[in-house]
Formats: sequence, structure tokens, C-alpha cells
Amino acid sequence: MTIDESIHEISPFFQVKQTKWGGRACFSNANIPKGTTVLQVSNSTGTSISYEFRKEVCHNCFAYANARTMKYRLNYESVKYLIRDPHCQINPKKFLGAGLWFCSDHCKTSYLQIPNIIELIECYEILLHHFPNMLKRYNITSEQEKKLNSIPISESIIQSVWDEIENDWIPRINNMKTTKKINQLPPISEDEYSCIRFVCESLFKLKYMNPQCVTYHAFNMLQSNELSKITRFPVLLNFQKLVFQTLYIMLPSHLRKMLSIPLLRHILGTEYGNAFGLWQEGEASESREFFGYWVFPEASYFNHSCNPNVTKYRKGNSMLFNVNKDIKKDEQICIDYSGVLDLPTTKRRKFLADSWFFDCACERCMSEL
Ligand SMILES: C[S@@+](CC[C@H](N)C(=O)[O-])C[C@H]1O[C@@H](n2cnc3c(N)ncnc32)[C@H](O)[C@@H]1O
Repeated sequence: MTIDESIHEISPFFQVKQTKWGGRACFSNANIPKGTTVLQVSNSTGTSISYEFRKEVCHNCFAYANARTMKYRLNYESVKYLIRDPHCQINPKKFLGAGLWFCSDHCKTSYLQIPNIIELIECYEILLHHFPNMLKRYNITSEQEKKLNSIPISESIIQSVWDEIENDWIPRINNMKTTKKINQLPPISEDEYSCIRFVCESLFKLKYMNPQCVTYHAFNMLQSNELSKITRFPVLLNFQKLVFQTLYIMLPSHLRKMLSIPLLRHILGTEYGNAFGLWQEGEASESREFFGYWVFPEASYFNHSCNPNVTKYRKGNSMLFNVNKDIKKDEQICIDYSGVLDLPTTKRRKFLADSWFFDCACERCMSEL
């Protein structure tokens, strides 16, 4: 794994260096006292709120009001002044609100102030228009899913699926008229719907991100877990194909230009090993709701430890990383990925291997083993 100079600028408190046992990791630049925030990030490259929470979570600050639908929804009046492109596919008479809900007028206004946000709203809106029809046609039986999940996976199988899309499917679609293309939108479920929104947001954020900035470099260098994840859940290969096909057909040209197979594979492959859970704030970990996930590239170079020296938590749309015991210079800075630190060694390690695809080599595991 490479380490680019630019990712040294992630935090003044640590540097990213190569380890012998766990790829790259963060090492302290000096002694750091307990209580220090070594990193605070709020520029996620993509957020996915699961379908069941789509109306119950604020899309700006991620507040949640005990399953009540958020009060503020986008209406055409609030977005029309942002529309400058004459080809914009937002229909004033049929505007559905782009699936965006907010806890307050303030959050709605802040969201609309994101530069060029209308481009993302347009994508969400197009998807929302087509989704009911795509969902209606989605009828994968558990038998079919079992079959998809039993395909033996290797790198060359994954590659052959994408080669077929590139060499066969894309040229076929490119030759079709728009109306015929729309008929090729595949059947999808709520899970693909949320993932498509996640990819739209990632493409949008990357489009307007300065290629010299730390987030951009950190994103490009993220470790992909595509092979391990698809090997464990082969059905994901078909899932990714549906996500790509939907995006390729429905994206307006300004974001379609960004979409490529390698970029989609990087966005999804890196999400599998680097995304943070998006949890309800202010509740004990046993009772809080899990809304979805989000990716913060700068915060993705912390390795896991079963005795972590940094605690992560969410504050609105930020993630904070706070030192929970004094750290010495050159010590590795680690967080807990698992939430199962109380489990006995073998069970804890099995959980990490099954859900995060690595054999934990942290100090605690090594000494307990
Ligand atoms: C979020 S990334 C952390 C940064 C990563 N080491 C890198 O080089 O990009 C998670 C990956 O780091 C590695 N990793 C993290 N903690 C580990 C640990 N305790 N033992 C072994 N590998 C670990 C695994 O490959 C895991 O999939």
C-alpha cells in the first residue's frame, strides 16, 4: 500500500506509516494527553441512510426524533432558484422532494447552500421517479438469491462481469434512444436504492473536490476490500452490477461523465472496509438506532485495536476521535471497529474476521493468544 506525502497532513497529531502486520496505520508525532481530539472530520465523501430511516433522519445534521417523520421536506419553491441548467430534469409539476428530509428550516437552508447541490438533487429526484417501477419488478426469490450467493468468486470472475458490462452492455445501451434506455432500468430493491444515492453523492463530491486536497488523496489511496467482501457475499457482484446499470442509464450527463467502472469499484470496494456506522447520537450503544454508513477518507487510516487508545463518536455531521488514555510519541493510534470488546478472545477475533476480513494482530489479541 502506498503512502502519499499529502496524507501526512491529515492531522498535526499523527503520521500515516507502514506497519508489518496491518497495512498503513497512524503513529503519534509527540506525547498526546488523554482528552485530546486528534481528528475531527465533517467532509464525508458519501453517506447512505437506509431506506427505512429515509424520512426519519435529517439529511443535514442526522438528527432523529424517535421514528417521527422529519418536519421539513424539499419543495419545488425552495429549489427553483438554484436551477440554472436549461436541461435540468427537475419537473416543477411533479417534484417529489428528492427524498430529502430535514429537522429544521435551518438544516434545509444549510443543505441548499452547498455549492452546485442542485446537481445532486436532480439525480435523487430522477431516481425517486423511476424507483417505484423498478421496485415493482424486483422479485428475486430466496432460491435465486441462494444461487447468486453460491457463485465461486475470484478476481478473474469479478473482472469478467465488468468486462461484459464494458464491452457488451454499454455499447448496446449507447445505441438506444432515450426512451428505450429508460426501459432498460433494472429491477432494484430498497438496498440498491440507498446504495445508488450513496454513489451519486460520492460522484458529486469528487466532481467538485480540489484534486490537491488531503481528502481527495486520502480517498484515492483507501484500501479496497472488494475481493474479500464479494467472496463472502457473492450476491454483491450482481448488486454492484445493478447499481452501475441504473446509474449509467439515469444519471444526467454532468455526473455520468464522472461514472466509470474503476471508480464505481473503488467507491464500493473501499466503502466495505472503511465506512463508519452512522448511529443515533446520545443513546447508549445497546439501544441506539443504526441509520446507515458514511465514509470519511481522512479517518480511514486508523487501525483497529481491541484495547484502543482513541474513542470515536459522532457529533451532528462530524466524527470526532478523542484520546482515551495518554499516548506516547511514536505509539500507534487505534480505534475500535467492532463494538464487541467485551467478548472473549476467540469470539471477538471471529467477529472481526467475519465482518472486517482481517485476523486481528493488535497487542491485546497477541498477548491473549
Ligand atoms: C480502515 S482500514 C485501516 C487502514 C489500513 N491499514 C490501510 O492500510 O489502509 C482497515 C484495514 O486495516 C487492516 N487492519 C486494521 N486493524 C487491523 C488489526 N488490528 N490487525 C490486522 N489488520 C488490521 C485490515 O486490512 C483492515 O481491513
